[in-house]
Amino acid sequence: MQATRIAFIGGGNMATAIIEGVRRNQAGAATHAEPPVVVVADPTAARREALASLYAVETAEDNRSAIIGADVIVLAVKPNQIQSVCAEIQPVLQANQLVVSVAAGIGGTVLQRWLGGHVAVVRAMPNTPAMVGCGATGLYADPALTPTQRSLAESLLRSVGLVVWIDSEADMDAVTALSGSGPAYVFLVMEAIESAARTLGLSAETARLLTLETVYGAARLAMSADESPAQLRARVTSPNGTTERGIAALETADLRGAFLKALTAAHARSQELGRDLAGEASR
Ligand SMILES: NC(=O)C1=CN([C@@H]2O[C@H](COP(=O)(O)OP(=O)(O)OC[C@H]3O[C@@H](n4cnc5c(N)ncnc54)[C@H](O)[C@@H]3O)[C@@H](O)[C@H]2O)C=CC1
Ligand SMILES: O=C(O)[C@@H]1CCC=N1
Repeated sequence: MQATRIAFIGGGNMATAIIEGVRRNQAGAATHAEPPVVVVADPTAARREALASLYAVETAEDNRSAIIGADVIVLAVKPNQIQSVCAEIQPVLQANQLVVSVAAGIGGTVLQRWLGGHVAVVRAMPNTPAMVGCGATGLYADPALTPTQRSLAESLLRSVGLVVWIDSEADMDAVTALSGSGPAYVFLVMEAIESAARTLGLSAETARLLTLETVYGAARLAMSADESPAQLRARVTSPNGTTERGIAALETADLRGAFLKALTAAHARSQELGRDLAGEASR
């Protein structure tokens, strides 16, 4: 069977995370299936050179030539560049080519229109832990897509982590606020814990190592245990112990309220990006 050919338009942070995840998955694969051929188009020569040397990808300066013969085309440029990229590739796009957009906010119908009525469009909201095979991706597709097209998008993103199909496209803004942006919230929490530990006198190295392992260990335990995070938290929290005091301080500081504000703000920004870039009338 012929290898799947995947063209990335834009070779920045998100494309790199997916490509690294795809290559890791391929290296660990037990089957002898043909590894996908990856081509990346990016106007920045340094990006193209870095990706070619790290991941053995083909590169192109020009978006149109990059998509020739591709089974899947991943639009991985900033949301405000998507329309011009669509206009550029639309004349050479073939009906059987699947377009996967990872852009925040931009709706599937708008993408189809920008691509000259191209039907085979899937919206994906992945995240950067795809790089280590631990991505979390929400996928949305027009009901007109065939099962084969849906499964092609799913298999690409599943090769770099968890995939969840989203039934209502409006929910993609919430997915963006949760798992798209989510790694950044967790990194901020890690920065805050590490910095507080240093204030308490731990060395930089000790604070860093213990923070990393604590977050990793808690996530692994939460994923493997039959209990909810609240139950697992209770197991750490001895009556009148240290954790009880720490948790009380976080509740007093309204950590829950802070996360509600964070996700609500990110959700609103995703909606706003869609409105601003597509135009209110077209949604
Ligand atoms: N960074 C993240 O964690 C996530 C990003 N996304 C989405 O991924 C998309 C890309 O975001 P990042 O990778 O973070 O941005 P980035 O700025 O790191 O990458 C964008 C790349 O596109 C290239 N580019 C610019 N104009 C181009 C053009 N006309 N044709 C081809 N390539 C062009 C740039 O040189 C750059 O390398 C955005 O739409 C964003 O909403 C989605 C989920 C998570
Ligand atoms: O911040 C952003 O707009 C992108 C989309 C989700 C994560 N990063």
